[in-house]
Amino acid sequence: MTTDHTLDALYEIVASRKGGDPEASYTAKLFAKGRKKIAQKVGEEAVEIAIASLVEGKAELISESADLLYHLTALWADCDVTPEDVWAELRQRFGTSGLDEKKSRKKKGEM
Ligand SMILES: N=c1c2ncn([C@@H]3O[C@H](COP(=O)(O)OP(=O)(O)OP(=O)(O)O)[C@@H](O)[C@H]3O)c2ncn1[C@@H]1O[C@H](COP(=O)(O)O)[C@@H](O)[C@H]1O
Repeated sequence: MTTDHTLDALYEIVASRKGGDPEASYTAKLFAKGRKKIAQKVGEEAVEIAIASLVEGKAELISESADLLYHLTALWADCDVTPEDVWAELRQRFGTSGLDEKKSRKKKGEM
C-alpha cells in the first residue's frame, strides 16, 4: 500500500541526496557526516520541540516539528527504513478498531 503524503515526497528527495555533493546540499553534507550526527540532530530537534511546546509559541512548535520530521527522514534513509515501513507499523497498531472508529466518525459527519 502506498501513501500520498508530504513526508513520502520529502523522504524521496532526502534519500536522493545520499552520496551527493556536500557543497551543494545541506542534506548531502548531513549524510557525509554520518549516522551519529544525524541521530544527534534528531535528538536536538526533539528537545527543541519540547521547549517550543512549553515556553514558545505555536509557530515555533510547527517550525521545530518540520525540522524534526526532516531530520527523521534523513535518519530513516541512512538506516534503510522507508516511510512505508513506519506507516505499516502504525497501521498494525491502529488495528481494525481504529478503522471502525474512523468509519463511524465519517458517518456522523465528524471527518
Ligand atoms: N526540509 C528541509 C530542512 N529542514 C531543515 N533543514 C536544515 O536543517 C538545519 C537545521 O537547523 P540547525 O539550526 O540545527 O542547523 P545547523 O546549526 O546549520 O546544523 P548543524 O551545524 O548542527 O549541522 C538548517 O540548516 C536547515 O536548513 C532542511 N534542509 C533541507 N530540507 C529539505 O530537504 C530537501 C533537500 O534539500 P538540500 O539539503 O538543499 O538538498 C529539500 O526539499 C529541502 O526543502
